Amino acid sequence: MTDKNRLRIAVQKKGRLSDESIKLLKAIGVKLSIRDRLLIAHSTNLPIDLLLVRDDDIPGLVMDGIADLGFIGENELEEKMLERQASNEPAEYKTLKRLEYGGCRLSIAVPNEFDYKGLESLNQTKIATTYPYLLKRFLVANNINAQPVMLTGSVEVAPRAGIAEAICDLVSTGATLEANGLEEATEIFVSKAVLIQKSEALTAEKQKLVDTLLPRINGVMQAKESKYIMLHAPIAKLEEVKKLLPGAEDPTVLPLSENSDQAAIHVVSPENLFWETMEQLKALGCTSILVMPIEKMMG
Ligand SMILES: Nc1ncnc2c1ncn2[C@@H]1O[C@H](COP(=O)(O)OP(=O)(O)OP(=O)(O)O)[C@@H](O)[C@H]1O
Ligand SMILES: O=P(O)(O)OC[C@H]1O[C@H](OP(=O)(O)OP(=O)(O)O)[C@H](O)[C@@H]1O
Ligand SMILES: [Mg+2]
Repeated sequence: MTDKNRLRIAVQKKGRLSDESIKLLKAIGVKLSIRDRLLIAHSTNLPIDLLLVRDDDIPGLVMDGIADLGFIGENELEEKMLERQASNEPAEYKTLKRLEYGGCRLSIAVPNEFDYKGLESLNQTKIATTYPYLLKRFLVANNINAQPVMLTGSVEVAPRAGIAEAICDLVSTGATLEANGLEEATEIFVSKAVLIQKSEALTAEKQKLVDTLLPRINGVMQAKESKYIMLHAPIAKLEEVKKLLPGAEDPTVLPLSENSDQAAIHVVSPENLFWETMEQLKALGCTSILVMPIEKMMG
């Protein structure tokens, strides 16, 4: 049972977005008790319930106000929006945050032996896809007369099965295309995971909870990029050392009790320190160069 007063978050039950979405929820302090095969998971420390569903259902659940929030790929979200707009169904939602996982692109691909010479080559073809609305929008915008063929799975085998001449599917590394003897012809949509909220106002308590969670997501994302850097540097080279440290206009410089020629430098860097930079620091006489991950950040 779900309680209407608990914030309901829709998350993909199993697939490319599940692990990262749940990892993010845990990182922002949501303790979860997830049991296999159950559709609902309760948080044990916050008034939050997870709806564990197929990703295709998440945009609709949020647009219909059944879920308050949802973690979803922009590709699914945009496809559902176009589908609903076509049938005049409600398609409203708010994007709270674009996330750093689920990165992929929706591309049209053709068999290696297809004589692809540009978009015109797609005229009079059938294109198999799970994303007919995104594909149709692209074809219309580019004045291509091709016919989308809807398949919910195994899109990559459609050309070999004689179902279509080309496909339109998600690509990340390109390994799936390669394994199926296909080549990317053109990219039509670039996607990442996003956190969305229903458009209708939440109760004051739920909104307050969302307003607490969102800065925590920002904190986790910011921390992931950042590093805590510590090193010992020759005092005579301090200015040169500072120039090599990313974003370190004003690092903490501490004297060393045993060595008056050197100082300890501590700095939170907004980006990672490359091996090349560490080598340059070493060449300047720096020692004990440490680059450490940061778990959380605030302020
Ligand atoms: N190779 C990939 N790399 C990164 N992200 C991806 C990749 N493939 C898909 N995604 C993103 O993850 C989402 C879910 O992909 P997945 O393959 O798990 O979906 P699915 O098979 O439709 O799962 P479900 O059973 O929930 O319907 C996609 O809609 C897309 O946003
Ligand atoms: O370019 P690549 O890195 O090969 O990734 C692309 C593949 O990843 C996704 O499928 P997934 O592996 O999630 O399996 P599914 O199709 O069974 O959902 C997507 O549907 C592609 O088939
Ligand atoms: Mg799906």
